[in-house]
Amino acid sequence: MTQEQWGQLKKKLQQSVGQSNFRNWIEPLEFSSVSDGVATFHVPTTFLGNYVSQHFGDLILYQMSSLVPHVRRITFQVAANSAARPTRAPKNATAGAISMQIDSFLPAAPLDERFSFDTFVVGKPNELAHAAARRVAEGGPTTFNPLFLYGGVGLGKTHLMHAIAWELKTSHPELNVVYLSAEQFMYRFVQALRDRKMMDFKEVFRSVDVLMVDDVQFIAGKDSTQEEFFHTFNALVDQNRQIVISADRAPGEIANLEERIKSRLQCGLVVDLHPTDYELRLGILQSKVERYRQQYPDLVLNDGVLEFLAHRISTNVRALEGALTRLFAFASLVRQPITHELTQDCLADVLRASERKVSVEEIQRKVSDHYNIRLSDMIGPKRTRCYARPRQVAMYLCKQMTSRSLPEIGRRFGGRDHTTVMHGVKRIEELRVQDAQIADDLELLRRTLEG
Ligand SMILES: Nc1ncnc2c1ncn2[C@@H]1O[C@H](COP(=O)(O)OP(=O)(O)OP(=O)(O)O)[C@@H](O)[C@H]1O
Repeated sequence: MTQEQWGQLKKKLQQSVGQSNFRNWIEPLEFSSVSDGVATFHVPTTFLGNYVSQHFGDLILYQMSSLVPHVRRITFQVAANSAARPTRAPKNATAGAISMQIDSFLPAAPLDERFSFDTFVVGKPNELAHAAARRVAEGGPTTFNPLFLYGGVGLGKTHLMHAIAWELKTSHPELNVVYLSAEQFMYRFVQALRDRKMMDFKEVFRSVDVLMVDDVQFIAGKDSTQEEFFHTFNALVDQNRQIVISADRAPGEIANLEERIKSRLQCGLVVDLHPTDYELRLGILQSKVERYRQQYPDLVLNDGVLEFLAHRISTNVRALEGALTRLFAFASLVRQPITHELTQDCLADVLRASERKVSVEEIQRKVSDHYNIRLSDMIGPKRTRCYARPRQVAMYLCKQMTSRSLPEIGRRFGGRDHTTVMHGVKRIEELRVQDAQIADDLELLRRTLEG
């Protein structure tokens, strides 16, 4: 921050705190420098530093962050021979080499540079969530409020939220975009209560243009945090400010969340990130490899390795990334090409852990229960829709969740041909996009099977 920017900031602060507070507390501050995200001010006395930090620290930091986004903390130092002007406040500490450091809070959490739209790979399971996130990131008039993103662990919710924030910060730097986790929201709230700074808290949160709260399921069962969240939410929606929320499940499924919050959360657009499919996993791996190639330019990656990983590690994207990072690091250490054998050696534990615990029989049983048909009818020859559809769902899940080949799956479905299985799997892939009921059934079944 330059002295000129500090001058601008002082004008803003003057409006916020009033003339008399400004003269007593802000004017005596002398801006020194910003280094590593810490802005340092010289103050004439410890008392003044303490007072400003307690009463105006959040406000200063908050307003400063719109001018200098990387500032995350402010400190007040009583330096020897400080040139800071004396204040009318009591001087109960002498100026000297006393240095104090008081952290103030900034509501926003830092954003991960890697989580941008450029690095987000789009596939069928996440295309709707991605499109909705893109729309919000355009920053135009709010069309749906809130945008509620939900999905299982490691499927890209946080990545998409950060991507929205980055995009908005670049294309609309004037907007005040705040991203934080629900846990941080609670922490700030409790801190404000404790320090009797609720007015600051309310002012800060109610003046944001775009509020993004990650993992909102965290506030379930935390009554006063929910209450405050509800008021913040309403105040922002009433002013047409955009809200983006994420959670690990749909609003209606979050236990111990007040009904009025659930219904508020549902009144915008609710989209889910489906578990990754093979194509998306492969796409993600390929895009990560492109980036790794810069880091490890000499490494040789054999054909088929990525396909193998995309087939075998079908859990969340985080696990997939972890496996790939380990593989590249290992291969570069031992200076060997990444072959199928090396992959199996290096990732033996991951591969064993992801070895399908789900069996074809278990899938067949769960799916017949779900659709209320007999297991014998699922495997048997009947071809009416009420049996054929559950059968195709079961075939699809077997393909997705087990390492069985199409002919093997066919054999376990009453000796059917592999082309029948292939047709069934394709049909469900199409229906999953067109038919919300099928998509929900698949999600529910998958979750039950994964236990
Ligand atoms: N479609 C994708 N393209 C590229 N990377 C992805 C994609 N989906 C997820 N990732 C990566 O997977 C990792 C986990 O994603 P993220 O943290 O966004 O998951 P999450 O849904 O928020 O999970 P959690 O519920 O654990 O918070 C991140 O490194 C992210 O970049």
